[in-house]
Amino acid sequence: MDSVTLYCTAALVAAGGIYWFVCVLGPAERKGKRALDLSGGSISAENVKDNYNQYWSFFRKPKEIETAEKVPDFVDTFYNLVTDIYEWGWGQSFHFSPSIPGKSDKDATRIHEEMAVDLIKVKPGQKILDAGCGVGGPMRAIAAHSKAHVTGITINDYQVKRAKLHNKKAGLDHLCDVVCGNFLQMPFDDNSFDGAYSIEATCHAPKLEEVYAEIYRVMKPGSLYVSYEWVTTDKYRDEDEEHREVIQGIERGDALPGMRRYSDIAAAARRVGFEVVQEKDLAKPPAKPWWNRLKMGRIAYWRNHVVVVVLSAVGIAPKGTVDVHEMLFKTADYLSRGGETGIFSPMHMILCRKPEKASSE
Ligand SMILES: C=C(CC[C@@H](C)[C@H]1CC[C@H]2C3=CC[C@H]4[C@H](C)[C@@H](O)CC[C@]4(C)[C@H]3CC[C@]12C)C(C)C
Ligand SMILES: C[S@@+](CC[C@H](N)C(=O)[O-])C[C@H]1O[C@@H](n2cnc3c(N)ncnc32)[C@H](O)[C@@H]1O
Repeated sequence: MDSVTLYCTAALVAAGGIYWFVCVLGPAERKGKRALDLSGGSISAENVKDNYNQYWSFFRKPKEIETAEKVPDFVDTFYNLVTDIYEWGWGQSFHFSPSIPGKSDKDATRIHEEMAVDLIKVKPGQKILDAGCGVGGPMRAIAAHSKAHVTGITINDYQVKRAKLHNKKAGLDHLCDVVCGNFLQMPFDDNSFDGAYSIEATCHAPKLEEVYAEIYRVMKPGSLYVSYEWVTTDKYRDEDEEHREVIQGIERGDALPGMRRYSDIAAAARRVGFEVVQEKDLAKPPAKPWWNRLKMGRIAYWRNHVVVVVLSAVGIAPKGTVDVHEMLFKTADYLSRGGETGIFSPMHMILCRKPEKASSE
């Protein structure tokens, strides 16, 4: 073999190897978003790094994230930075679910989503609200399962575009609508929905009562609302340094203005007028660990990191993607520790009814 042939063969093998590593081996999960498409959402590529720094600056001024008006912007920035990475490495449903022996992550996710709509007892053709819908993974599963018409709202316009595209591709756009807006001031009429749900989204509201009050306003009297909330559990001890470190790590890596305690949830719901029908931490045994999937993905995260570093170095992924990926990498560890120690649950379920008649009437 002459040296030219040898050189060409080596180049072909190297190119094949890179293609296999990036495109075929794929991310932790496989769902239609490729590493080559990683972007900063609605942020232009050259501004990703600055926006990442800006995101962190919120935590240097904790008083600002307590100010309700600033939180939606901070959450919007966060989702511009993470939405593509989430879709690439996790899927179209941005939440956890208990693992189910013998079932895939995809099935366990769907079952957790269908449970939400079963709890609110909607009928085909009825109109329901998804408060904080992401790119619509839950919305599509819920519409397909219940045949109800779902309207989702998200603060992030890039997610609206992604959700609409996925709805169309799934042939579910006749049942699923998505609007860009703030769930603290929704562009919907009073008493207009036959039910509502939110999956791991209201944790971004600075005050739970504000988002609950707004959801209450748009629901019809007698209808049901279910939410899966992020909370610290009865095992959390504020005086334990490790507990504080884990919860703070989760807050920072997940754009939370402050984690609530499990006991705050029903109290907030009652204060806005809801009747609490049921409350249950879906993470508690016999449910199997929701954090298994995070731990099992660790090797894939390393591989993903190499992919992100390479794509960023050659200018395909925006500069700053590496920082965002590194943040998520660390967040995954805090979340697993929160799950393993039992001090944190991302699925504290609350089922509420808007009374037929408000108590003041
Ligand atoms: C409800 C929220 C989001 C919950 C989860 C969907 C996400 C929380 C942490 C995310 C991830 C962590 C590690 C990433 C990994 C390093 C990367 O290679 C691939 C994507 C991750 C697995 C990513 C996926 C989504 C999460 C699990 C919050 C924000 C309220
Ligand atoms: C973790 S994601 C969950 C998305 C979806 N429920 C799912 O499970 O796939 C949280 C969602 O809440 C939305 N969100 C957070 N704060 C919001 C606000 N103030 N108004 C509207 N949406 C908001 C985010 O944009 C994001 O879509």
